[in-house]
Amino acid sequence: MQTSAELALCECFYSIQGESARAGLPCLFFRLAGCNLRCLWCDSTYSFTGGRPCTVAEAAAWALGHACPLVELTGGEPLLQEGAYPLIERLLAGGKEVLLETNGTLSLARVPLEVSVILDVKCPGSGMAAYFCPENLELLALRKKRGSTDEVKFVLADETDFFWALDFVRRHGLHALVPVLFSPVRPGLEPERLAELMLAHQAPARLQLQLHTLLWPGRKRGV
Ligand SMILES: Nc1nc2[nH]cc(C(=O)O)c2c(=O)[nH]1
Ligand code: SF4
Ligand SMILES: [Mg+2]
Repeated sequence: MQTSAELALCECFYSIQGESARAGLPCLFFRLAGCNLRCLWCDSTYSFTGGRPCTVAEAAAWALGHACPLVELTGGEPLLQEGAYPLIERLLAGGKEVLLETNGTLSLARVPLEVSVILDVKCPGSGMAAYFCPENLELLALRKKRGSTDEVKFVLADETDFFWALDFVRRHGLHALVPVLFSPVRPGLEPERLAELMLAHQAPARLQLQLHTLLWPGRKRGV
């Protein structure tokens, strides 16, 4: 059985941060194995199963032994593993800036304020919109009040998703709270089309193209 001192690690790598407001910065990545969703357009299905066993101490040592100040936990869904919490604590204690990419279905209640959360809100085109944890909207506001630097990301598979996301952002006033990212599924929604829609409807969001897929189009892992 997995204890809090262990992780199931799909991969760890050093790359250019491809998403979020930190896009373009060198970043260390931990991709934790396992996910509770099955998004129709998922680009990391290889993370669903397996993962090599790794202690929190070993994982932290890899990152802390590296000069890069920025570290991201992603998946899969990293918050499914209890070991994510002690790993975060060690990274913060070691002076790293920590990003957490999470799929929005699990509560952020235990995530330290010092972590920058990139919270996904799943749109209908993912097939997973029903699993959003609504408590996270209140927690996002609370975290912001206490000084956090979180972001919210919508991955858009088509124009229906765009209008759904725009309505969600406006209804919950998300744009007044955190940076809002709109990222097109590729292939699916053409970036030019998304840009036109954002301009036409004055979307209070940033267009987000995955930098790593532009830099290394053929590579599925390790970037
Ligand atoms: N370079 C790079 N940047 C990323 N930002 C978020 C990623 C993710 O898979 O969650 C990711 C990734 O897989 N690679
Ligand atoms: S939450 Fe992320 S890893 Fe999980 S199925 Fe969706 S896109 Fe894939
Ligand atoms: Mg991801």
